[in-house]
Amino acid sequence: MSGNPRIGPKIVVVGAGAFGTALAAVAAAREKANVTLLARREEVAAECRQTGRNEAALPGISLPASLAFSSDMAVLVDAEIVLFAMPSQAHRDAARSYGPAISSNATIVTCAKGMEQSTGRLLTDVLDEELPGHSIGVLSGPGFATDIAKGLPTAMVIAAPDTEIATELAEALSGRTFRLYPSGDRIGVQLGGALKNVLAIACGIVEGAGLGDSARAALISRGLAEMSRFVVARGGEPETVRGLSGLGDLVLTATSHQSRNLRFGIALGKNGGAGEPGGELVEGAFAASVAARVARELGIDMPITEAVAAIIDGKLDVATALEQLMSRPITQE
Ligand SMILES: NC(=O)C1=CN([C@@H]2O[C@H](COP(=O)(O)OP(=O)(O)OC[C@H]3O[C@@H](n4cnc5c(N)ncnc54)[C@H](OP(=O)(O)O)[C@@H]3O)[C@@H](O)[C@H]2O)C=CC1
Ligand SMILES: O=C(CO)COP(=O)(O)O
Repeated sequence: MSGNPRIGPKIVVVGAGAFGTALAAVAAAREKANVTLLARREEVAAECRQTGRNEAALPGISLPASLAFSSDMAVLVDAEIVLFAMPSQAHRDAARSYGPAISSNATIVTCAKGMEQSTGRLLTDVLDEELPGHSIGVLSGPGFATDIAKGLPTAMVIAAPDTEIATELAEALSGRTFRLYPSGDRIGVQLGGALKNVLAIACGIVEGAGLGDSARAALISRGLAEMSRFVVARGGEPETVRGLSGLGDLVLTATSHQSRNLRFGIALGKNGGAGEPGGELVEGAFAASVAARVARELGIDMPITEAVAAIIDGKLDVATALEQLMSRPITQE
């Protein structure tokens, strides 16, 4: 990708939150790295430069000395790979603000897990619309920012419309502890990431309400069946759902208390279904209503997602949701 063999492709990570900082850190730890973390607030970039840490995003974690920090979008002018690592609902605005500064040759990769709430669109479609002419990829799969930044072994997926580009991206971003698998299925990879968050909230509700580990296992497998139906209806591959960004990420977020979606679900379960996400980002709280709405429009049966959306909207309590799920007609698995 880079014309200069002494340095790697220029990578700019837009969004200096937990995930953006972690991705920038692993990419910068590679040999010949040429990586900049682009924060939208100068105070964040300045703190990272001065202390070598992004304390608000990744407390206690030292970032590689080779990582550059900026809040000036001029760094995008010669970028070859641009990672979008801000929340899903901020993607369109971010594309509009940063787009004019991005080199026309850059490949852009969304690293968020969600869909646009107002339109139901996939984030790659939002970026395709807002940044025409660029190759648009998606990075998703099981990996907590903290684990990645600490150098714990992590495997994720990177999908692009062209598998050659996906392979180039995987080679440019993978490191000794961070392994990316290329894929050609952008739809399946991003829907896996968006829908597992909704199912993680469901597993949290089960945990918070004290419904037991057997119920959690049932939710994971029936949730995976829902995810499969949705992915196939939207044009994705069923194999992707059984891979890292479907099953892999669902198992991680449905069982680890590091997950914000799981923790939000636990709070809902403890309160019988009432509650708002606190100050932290809970992507599944947005994805639940979008997925339920699109599923209804396309005639896809998604009872767990419907129940999570209704609980979050305050239209259903946990006890009634459970009764409804358990009294559905008996069908073949
Ligand atoms: N954390 C994790 O373990 C993982 C997260 N993800 C996904 O990554 C995405 C981001 O999550 P995460 O990093 O955890 O979230 P954080 O809340 O930690 O960070 C979000 C960052 O996005 C920035 N931001 C918001 N809007 C814009 C914008 N318009 N332009 C530029 N930057 C913006 C925020 O800046 P400011 O501080 O100025 O508000 C903040 O730095 C989510 O979709 C999440 O699902 C995926 C895998 C793992
Ligand atoms: O997607 C993640 C890990 O793969 C992070 O999950 P949460 O957003 O639930 O914390």
